[in-house]
Amino acid sequence: MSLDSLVYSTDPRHPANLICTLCRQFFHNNWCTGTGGGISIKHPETDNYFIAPSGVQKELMDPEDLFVMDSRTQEYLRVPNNLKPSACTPLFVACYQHRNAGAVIHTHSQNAVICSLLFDDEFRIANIEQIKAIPSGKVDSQTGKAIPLSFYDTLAIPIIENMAHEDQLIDSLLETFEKYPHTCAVIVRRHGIFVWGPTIDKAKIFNEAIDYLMELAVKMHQLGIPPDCAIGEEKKFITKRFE
Ligand SMILES: CSCCC(=O)C(=O)COP(=O)(O)O
Ligand SMILES: [Zn+2]
Repeated sequence: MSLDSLVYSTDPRHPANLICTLCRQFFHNNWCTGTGGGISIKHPETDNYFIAPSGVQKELMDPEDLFVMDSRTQEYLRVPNNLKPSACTPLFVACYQHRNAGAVIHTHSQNAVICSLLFDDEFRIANIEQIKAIPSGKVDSQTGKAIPLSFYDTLAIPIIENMAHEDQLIDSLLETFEKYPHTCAVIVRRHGIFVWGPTIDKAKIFNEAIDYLMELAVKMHQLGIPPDCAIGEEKKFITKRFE
């Protein structure tokens, strides 16, 4: 089966083109290297899921390498020759179905992996300007727009344990959806992170902001400053360390 018209488009914002472009960018951020990580996008008009193949260098993919899944039947509408769909497909589909995601980003960011070693059940960071890029889960009743976290809030991202195979993460992911209904990300210990959003643009912003915050948390930890410490408290930790 091969329906090439589903993946060939001159529009750079077509999901098949965007996945390839962003995977190249993410390779250069060290987020998707050595075949690890990936991106899935739901077509905003057809609702079809665009999914990368498994075990390929994601930065070298072409649109013709992509799988296309019907969101209603979960049957593949397009299967490229000699390729298997990403092992993360059940996790991407869970984000679409249970979180109403429009796109899902999976990276093997070293910042996520280190944070998963520093924190127990959740990654926490507070009172940092970049937190304002992350949604709070609340919606403005007048505008209908998502309300972001405030500078004074604490961002908490759940951490689940890694398993031998990606599809074995599904139960923990579904449990996390129940426990953290407003989270837009889940860290997988010693593995990486999944980040989703209502659109690929939002998911990209959330992923970049969270990665910045995880990198900052690692540096704060190295200085002895708890990343979720209250404003002004950090001085005590720095003084203790250098006195
Ligand atoms: C060395 S990558 C191991 C699998 C993984 O964690 C991943 O993100 C990529 O899986 P895929 O099946 O999409 O290649
Ligand atoms: Zn992975």
